[in-house]
Amino acid sequence: MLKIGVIGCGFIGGQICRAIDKGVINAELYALSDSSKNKVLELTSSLKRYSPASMTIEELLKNVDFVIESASQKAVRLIVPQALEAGRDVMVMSVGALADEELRERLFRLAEQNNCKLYFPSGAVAGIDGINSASAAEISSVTLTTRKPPMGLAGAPQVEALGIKLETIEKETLLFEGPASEAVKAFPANVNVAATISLAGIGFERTKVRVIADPTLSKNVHEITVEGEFGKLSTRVENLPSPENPKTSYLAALSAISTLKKILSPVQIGT
Ligand SMILES: NC(=O)C1=CN([C@@H]2O[C@H](COP(=O)(O)OP(=O)(O)OC[C@H]3O[C@@H](n4cnc5c(N)ncnc54)[C@H](O)[C@@H]3O)[C@@H](O)[C@H]2O)C=CC1
Ligand SMILES: O=C([O-])CC(=O)C(=O)O
Repeated sequence: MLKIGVIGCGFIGGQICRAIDKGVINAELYALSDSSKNKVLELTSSLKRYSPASMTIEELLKNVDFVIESASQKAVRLIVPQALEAGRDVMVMSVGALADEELRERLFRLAEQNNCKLYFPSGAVAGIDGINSASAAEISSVTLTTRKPPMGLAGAPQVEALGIKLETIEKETLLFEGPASEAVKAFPANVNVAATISLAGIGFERTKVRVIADPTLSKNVHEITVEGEFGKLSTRVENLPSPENPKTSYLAALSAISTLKKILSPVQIGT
């Protein structure tokens, strides 16, 4: 059975571990790692079937077959090259890190050289399947518009740079408009989806992103519009935020669980 190691035991990591523990994913939950020991302890104590070992990143990479990064963009830079060098397949959630061209090319090269797979789940958006299909011909434009309740954008560098007090926002406010390459730096914990869309479609410079704080919302809303030789595609998801981490939508964790199920299944549905 595939031995899984999870790095980052917050909302997404926790949901993945519980899915493995319940048998929704047919794999062995072998090891956990987190910069906070408490997060590992809390998660382990919520499990019924598995008692994964708490390991340092280096120990975990030595001992598992498959690594899940559900930590942060900084963690991607540190962990993913080492994981690929150790010959491990890796699923990456903090996809925004791949806006760095040097890192992106390095990771793709390491995956090829070491015969490993890198997986980027669809995350909190719908439509990655359609963008993948559309990219087999010309795509002329891709736009992502993300709307979140103001406090779901707390701590973002762009909010600090603008000097905005999120709790005082009374109407829909545009906080960012620009290429995905800049969006993922301005909002590292809010628009990783922009990176996944860029990878599937026309890259980080041509993918346009708008981030809006909307005090009337209780959901995280992502709208994608794509135009190309295939025609036009529009998707809109209204995501329930995680109660533990309002920046993250529940669908993002479900997409990670679904990606793992797909990897382990002999039947593959969708692009
Ligand atoms: N691809 C997508 O569509 C989405 C991606 N994300 C991203 O996925 C990642 C996980 O999201 P959540 O579970 O909601 O976050 P979270 O904040 O609930 O959990 C992250 C955990 O990782 C740990 N951590 C952070 N840096 C670490 C490091 N260098 N080494 C080890 N542990 C570390 C933290 O202590 C925390 O327990 C975040 O980067 C988030 O921005 C979130 C939503 C959607
Ligand atoms: O979960 C979401 O709504 C999207 C998100 O935080 C991200 O892409 O980083």
